[in-house]
Amino acid sequence: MKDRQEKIAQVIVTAQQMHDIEERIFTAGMPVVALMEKVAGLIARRIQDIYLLSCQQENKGKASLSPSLPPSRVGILTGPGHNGGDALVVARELYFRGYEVLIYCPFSKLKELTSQHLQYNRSLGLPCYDSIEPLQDCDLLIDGLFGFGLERTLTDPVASAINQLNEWDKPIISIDLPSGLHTDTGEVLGTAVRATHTLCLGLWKQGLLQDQALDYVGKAELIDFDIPLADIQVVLENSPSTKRITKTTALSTLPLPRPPVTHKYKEGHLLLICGSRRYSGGAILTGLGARASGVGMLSIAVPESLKSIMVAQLPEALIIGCPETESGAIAQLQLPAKTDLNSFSAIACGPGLTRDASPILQEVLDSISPLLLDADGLNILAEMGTINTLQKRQNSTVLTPHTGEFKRLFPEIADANQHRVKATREAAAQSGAVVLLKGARTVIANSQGTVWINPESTPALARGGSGDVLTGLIGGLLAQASSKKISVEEIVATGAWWHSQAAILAAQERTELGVDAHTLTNYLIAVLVSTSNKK
Ligand SMILES: NC(=O)C1=CN([C@@H]2O[C@H](COP(=O)(O)OP(=O)(O)OC[C@H]3O[C@@H](n4cnc5c(N)ncnc54)[C@H](OP(=O)(O)O)[C@@H]3O)[C@@H](O)[C@H]2O)[C@@H](O)CC1
Ligand SMILES: Nc1ncnc2c1ncn2[C@@H]1O[C@H](COP(=O)(O)OP(=O)(O)O)[C@@H](O)[C@H]1O
Ligand SMILES: [K+]
Repeated sequence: MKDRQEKIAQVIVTAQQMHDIEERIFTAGMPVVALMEKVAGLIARRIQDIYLLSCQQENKGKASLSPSLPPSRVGILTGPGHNGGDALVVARELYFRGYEVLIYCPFSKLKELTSQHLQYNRSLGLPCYDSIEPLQDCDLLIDGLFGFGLERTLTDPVASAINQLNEWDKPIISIDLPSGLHTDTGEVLGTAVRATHTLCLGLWKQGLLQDQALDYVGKAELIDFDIPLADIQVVLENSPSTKRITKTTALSTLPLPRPPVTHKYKEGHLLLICGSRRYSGGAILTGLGARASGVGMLSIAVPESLKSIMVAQLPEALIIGCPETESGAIAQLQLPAKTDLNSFSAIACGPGLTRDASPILQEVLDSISPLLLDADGLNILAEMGTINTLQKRQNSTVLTPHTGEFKRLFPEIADANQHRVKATREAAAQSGAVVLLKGARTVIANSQGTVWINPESTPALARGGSGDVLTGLIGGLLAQASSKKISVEEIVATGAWWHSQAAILAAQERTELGVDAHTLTNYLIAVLVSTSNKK
């Protein structure tokens, strides 16, 4: 059972894939009507739980909250397809549980099953309106206007109705997806319902994990309705995989537990190349991120003038002071005797370098160590215009751009904001690198088309220096994994998950305003401790 839950939690589907999976279930003999009844029954129960919980929270402290709350008014927004059918079954069930139910349905042409449910609900005396106003006094709205069948931009009257109800500031539970969102990209098709909760049915729809959808999705959860794993596998096996990072996938990639017999060089030697006189903080934050990764040996190349402050902050690291330009950037790499770039298990290069450090980048690219480029490392690479030469590197390259850096690196890939999965996949295919596109829902792709999405994070991370911490952390993980058979994109995905989870914990304890990048580094280990205590 746990195994099934975990497998389902990792799956992300497009509308077409969900449709194909659904077709297999129906072809195998499951009646459509029975599936709708089952799914909507699960939704109705979950809605009651959420509703009761929120009422209890609202009434906290008030005396004797009756277990059966007085009947409340629930408005059901009904669309023409099976999303509307689900909503109408929910309407009926809530009605029988004692709720007062009002239906809004502005469509005259409904799918047959949906139409039958509407007819029965009417026969029970449930009022049905083609305007939204009568629902204004409802305590709760259930959004069953459109699900994964929506392909066209919404028009009036339903578009105006959605705009109106969004103004009401009522709790809204969306069935499958907030109506109006594109199932694959999360794009708003004209307008969309701003849900407080989304109950995603069966499998996670890709659109719910996109930055542009987040203002609409609210709290999202999956309602598992027992889709056979074999059907999912058959449908997904021929397309590039898109997976959700979960706690299980992340923990399986972490270098924990350590083998009892090991030594510092066996646990990876990471070289960080970062910092400038102008941006010395970036070098410190990258170093602190690397420290939390547990990497066996840490060397940090910085301009000579940063050496003493780096030693003070990171006494365990070997600080390499390099000759610097007039502006205080690294002018050339001057590694200790008997070391060269190829002797490191991994290199991470970029935070705080400034573009004046450009002469060192080619040398770094020519090395045969796994290499992560971030920040000015990426900006210099973009200026060099040699992104295609990454394919020729003898070891893996990881690029970790935010959308601005992404556009500079891949100017011909459009829509990095609107079609993040597609854009990241294209960038990885074009460059041969593993590309991590930063954002509220970070996307990671490899050149074969495998994509990971980080499904949980916090806007607490939206402040300067968070990315530097990530660079050090992933660099440290890459160095530790260099002798192990773990794919680079999985390591990168684990780094993204760890970084976000630390920020979530920090935000819980300190609010979203209390997670400056330095504080974040203190939560990287704390979150692992709290995660393993929860096991
Ligand atoms: N997957 C599963 O296993 C299960 C799925 N289930 C449920 O089914 C849902 C999918 O149902 P669905 O395929 O009927 O599509 P849905 O999203 O209800 O709407 C599409 C309808 O809208 C219409 N339409 C489109 N655009 C429009 C526009 N701009 N303005 C106006 N109309 C527009 C379009 O009609 P058209 O005009 O294109 O002929 C079509 O009729 C899914 O989300 C889940 O809730 C569960 O019951 C059981 C298990
Ligand atoms: N709204 C948000 N929600 C979640 N994570 C975010 C959000 N905004 C930014 N982040 C994360 O914070 C980090 C910011 O990195 P970056 O832009 O490189 O910052 P810097 O260069 O200042 O260190 C990335 O990991 C990104 O995914
Ligand atoms: K919906």
